Amino acid sequence: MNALDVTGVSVGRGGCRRVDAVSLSVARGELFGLIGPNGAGKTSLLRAVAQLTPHEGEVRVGGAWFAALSPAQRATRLAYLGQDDRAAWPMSVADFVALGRLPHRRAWARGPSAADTAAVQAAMAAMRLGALAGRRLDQLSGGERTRARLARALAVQAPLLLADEPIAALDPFHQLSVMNLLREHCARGGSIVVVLHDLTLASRFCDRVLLMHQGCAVAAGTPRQVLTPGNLQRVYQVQAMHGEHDDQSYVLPWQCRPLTPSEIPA
Ligand SMILES: Nc1ncnc2c1ncn2[C@@H]1O[C@H](COP(=O)(O)OP(=O)(O)OP(=O)(O)O)[C@@H](O)[C@H]1O
Repeated sequence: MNALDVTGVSVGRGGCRRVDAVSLSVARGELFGLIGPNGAGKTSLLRAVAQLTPHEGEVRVGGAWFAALSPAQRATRLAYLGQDDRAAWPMSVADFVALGRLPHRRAWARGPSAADTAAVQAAMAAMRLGALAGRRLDQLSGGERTRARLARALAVQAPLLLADEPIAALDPFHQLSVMNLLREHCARGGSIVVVLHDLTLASRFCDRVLLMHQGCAVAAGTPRQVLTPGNLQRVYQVQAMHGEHDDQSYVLPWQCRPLTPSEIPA
């Protein structure tokens, strides 16, 4: 059974469709990249999957029709890390990460269970937040806050994680460590859909990617199958270097290559 099945999902109506009949599936243990230029519809698709925006089509998480589950059930099966970074509350990082356990708390419980405490500690350690545990969230740098937000999402320990540009604000060390962490999460059986603009990291770390353009799925498959010179030029209007290092293939966007008028599809 797949971790996620999306069938014919559309967002928006008529000629203003931000997502147009997109289908995809994510296997258990898969790191699935959602890529495409600004405005392609990636966030709209993720929000539809998470039932955060009206949409058409069907979303199944772990085989269950997701819209039919209660919000409490959905919150334990899917963790969503949005782009919105306004969570700058005057609370400690440790307390903020512990919010990820709220979907698991029972009304009669007086405090966190041993499982809650272990999940929060594991998420904090994974994001190397130990030294920041007592710091106030609203006094962190943007990158530190991103790591705290990711730790909160990991603390949910949901089978499926949707992460919208989780590495956008991070320095190279933390970008690589987050991508490694996502891979480790998948190796333990978790499944992740991650929106990435960094094609080099997408090509290196993702099992498969879906390339979106103007609301539509343009290509899906392994990074090597999708990040072809033709797709990169047609969708991103860039030329890239393709190479291999340590037995891994990578794509490095190199220069702009705008479409000429004759190349623009009618
Ligand atoms: N709430 C909304 N109402 C109307 N249009 C919207 C709304 N949110 C986004 N859009 C439009 O839908 C299109 C897709 O936006 P979306 O945020 O899904 O793209 P994206 O691929 O995530 O882009 P980016 O890489 O810039 O984050 C854009 O043209 C955007 O302007």
